[in-house]
Amino acid sequence: MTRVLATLENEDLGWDGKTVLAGVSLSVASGERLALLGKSGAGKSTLLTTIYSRLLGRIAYVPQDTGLVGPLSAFHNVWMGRLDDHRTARNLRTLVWPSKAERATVDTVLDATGLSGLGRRPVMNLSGGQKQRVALSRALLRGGDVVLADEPVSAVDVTQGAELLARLDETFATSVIAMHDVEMAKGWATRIIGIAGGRIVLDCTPTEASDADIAALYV
Ligand SMILES: Nc1ncnc2c1ncn2[C@@H]1O[C@H](COP(=O)(O)OP(=O)(O)OP(=O)(O)O)[C@@H](O)[C@H]1O
Repeated sequence: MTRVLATLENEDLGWDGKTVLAGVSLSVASGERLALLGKSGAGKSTLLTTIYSRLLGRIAYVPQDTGLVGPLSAFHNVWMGRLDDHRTARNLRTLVWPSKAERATVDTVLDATGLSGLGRRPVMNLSGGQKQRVALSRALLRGGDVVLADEPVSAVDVTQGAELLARLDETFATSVIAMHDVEMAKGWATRIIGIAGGRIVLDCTPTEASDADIAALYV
């Protein structure tokens, strides 16, 4: 059964008292895959973080800057996805001396994102696309009801990006993802949310969005 997970009703969203998006009305329901589209600075991250703040349950969040700790290994960065599942003593032990079972668990999600064998590499020594894969692996390890991600595949090619989104779909029933690749968004999403001029101007299925509708987002 479909459930409403978050609702905004005619709300103004912004930062430091300044409105970025005015009159936002939007509901996110379970089972939906929302792609947030709009030109740079339109307010995709603003909307994404607001939805994040309204959701209950177990949520995985992939920020635009990946939120990784450079000097730590891919293993440790991925393990962070489950830090709040364990007591401090266990996390400290894992930081210094990961068990074979813990390594194997993390290897499963690193394999799923194409990072097999890179678990011990400090993430600051990885490429931009590999860092995004680590951040996605961390979300996959976390799991949960919903994944929110801010341009999580912007540094990989289109084919790899589609594969990574498919990995997310296998784990998460509901997704909200800010994207810059329109074709990828149309191929993946069940619903397109278009932002322009400080408002949501498009809220429809990918097939309902005309080329003109999409082009108007990037004027
Ligand atoms: N954490 C923040 N604190 C203050 N202002 C912010 C913050 N995040 C975004 N803004 C401001 O909100 C406006 C919209 O930015 P936002 O990051 O939501 O757009 P975006 O569509 O995600 O852009 P991009 O595609 O470049 O990431 C911008 O003017 C930006 O400076």
